[in-house]
Amino acid sequence: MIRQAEGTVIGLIAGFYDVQTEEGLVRTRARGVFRQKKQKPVVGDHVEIQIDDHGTSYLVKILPRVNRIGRPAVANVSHVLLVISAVQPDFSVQLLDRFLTFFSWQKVAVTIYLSKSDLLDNSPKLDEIKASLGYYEKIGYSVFYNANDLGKEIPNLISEGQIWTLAGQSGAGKSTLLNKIKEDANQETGEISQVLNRGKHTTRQVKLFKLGSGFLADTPGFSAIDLTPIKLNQLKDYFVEFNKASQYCKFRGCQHLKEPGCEVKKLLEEKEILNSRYEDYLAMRTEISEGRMPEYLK
Ligand SMILES: Nc1nc2c(ncn2[C@@H]2O[C@H](COP(=O)(O)OP(=O)(O)OP(=O)(O)O)[C@@H](O)[C@H]2O)c(=O)[nH]1
Ligand SMILES: [Zn+2]
Repeated sequence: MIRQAEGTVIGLIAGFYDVQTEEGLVRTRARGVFRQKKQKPVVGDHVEIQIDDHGTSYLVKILPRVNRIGRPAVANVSHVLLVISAVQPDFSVQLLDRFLTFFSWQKVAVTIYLSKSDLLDNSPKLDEIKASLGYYEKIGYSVFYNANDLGKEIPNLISEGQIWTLAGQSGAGKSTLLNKIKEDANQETGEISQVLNRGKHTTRQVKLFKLGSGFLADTPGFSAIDLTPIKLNQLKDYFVEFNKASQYCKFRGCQHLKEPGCEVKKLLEEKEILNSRYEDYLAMRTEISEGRMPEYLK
């Protein structure tokens, strides 16, 4: 008798794939067919497995992926916790816009966390940053300013089967936040699987741990992004507030450049859309049409 099950790959260990199923964690081997097809399961993949009479388990099929992002790669990422620092490195709306555009393109939702605000304490610079972030809240993003609040909330935010991962510039504080979340999770549930907590892995591989009703990747995700594969005339769709306004533009497919009757340009003049957002849109257009990332980001 062969039993079938479905699950999510939560870790790769020396050629084995650990698959979380409804009945528990199953360590599987990939069938040879994958190698022939040049398909390789990655963490986050939804898969079909078969368990034979001897209790040997095989990963037999990768179900369609929504996306595959980061390094190390995670598949089917539904949500990113984006860590942006107030200082060291300095807060930058340009950088924020790059990340938001990239994830919007990849169909990944984003929650923003401002780290290192303690280093600015009551300085006016912090008020400026908070005012900027207020705009992003207005256009629909959740923003957290406090790691404790975020740590408490995050298990409630991760809904059924969702896979979350962290992203942010190098040094922004991703590992620091992740450690804090893991500590809290450990204290609250105490049930982070032993398989996951090996401590000394030889290579830096990503694993998922259970959090809330879904998973969080235990590796800080990526810090550099490339926007050049985005299609130039689709870029506008990934600026959420432009996308919303575009239904009132005179022309369908309006690029919000010099077209008459452009709602985005109107909102920009009325200061409903942030200048820096529009400037970043133009800069990204240049970047995409030239097919290269700006020097300062390399
Ligand atoms: N004061 C203060 N320091 C922080 C905070 N978050 C992180 N740091 C410090 O900032 C430095 C970088 O933090 P990391 O967590 O290693 O940053 P990272 O994003 O994981 O960096 P990479 O691994 O390079 O991608 C460390 O020295 C942290 O202790 C914070 O909220 N406040
Ligand atoms: Zn327009």
